[in-house]
Amino acid sequence: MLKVQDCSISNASHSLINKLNFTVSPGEVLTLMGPSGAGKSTFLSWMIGALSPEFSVKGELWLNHQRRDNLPTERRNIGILFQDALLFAHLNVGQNLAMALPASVKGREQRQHCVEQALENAHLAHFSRRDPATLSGGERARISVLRALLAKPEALLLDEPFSRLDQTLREQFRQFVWQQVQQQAIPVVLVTHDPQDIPAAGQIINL
Ligand SMILES: Nc1ncnc2c1ncn2[C@@H]1O[C@H](COP(=O)(O)OP(=O)(O)OP(=O)(O)O)[C@@H](O)[C@H]1O
Repeated sequence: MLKVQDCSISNASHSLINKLNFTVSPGEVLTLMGPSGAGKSTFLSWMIGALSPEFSVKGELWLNHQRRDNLPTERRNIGILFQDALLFAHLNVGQNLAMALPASVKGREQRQHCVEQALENAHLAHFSRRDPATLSGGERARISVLRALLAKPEALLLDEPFSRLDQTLREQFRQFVWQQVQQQAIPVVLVTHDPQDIPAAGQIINL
């Protein structure tokens, strides 16, 4: 369960977010919409602990009954995915995925097994040894989702992850993401400008 309590964010000149409150259940997707500059990405930065010092903030972030907003980024255990699917260019797909595995998965063989399993579950096993530069945009995007989820985040934030894909790919990729998220049963916060990105069930907040 992800909970944001009375979050307000402002900079020197004006207030961006004013007393935002919501709760997202495991497997549920909350969609944040609003005009450009409303503060959607800034709010996600706060959630992951990467808010620029220009901003002042009030409010609490709770995840699975633990307060997280006072923890450093690496201890919050929140994954984030941007529209630019960033993979390490000097590593192949399998190695990119292995990088994301938590330290609790020990031993080379077990780590390799986890990566292969994830690729197989997503019907992407044939990409394991490919160089990311040789993947299409849609393929790279799917690998990036797998990588974000392999880290076993307790919540996932998506910042316009579909916006660079064409209509057909967009639809396929949305389905892929929602399936993956359902499997891991984690709360998701999605930022988008496109109403078609919003899953059938779930809350919508307009900033
Ligand atoms: N590091 C920063 N320093 C100063 N101002 C910033 C910084 N980051 C963002 N801002 C400002 O904060 C406001 C909110 O930006 P933000 O990117 O959160 O908006 P958004 O709702 O995500 O917009 P979009 O839909 O266009 O992506 C904007 O006016 C932006 O210029």
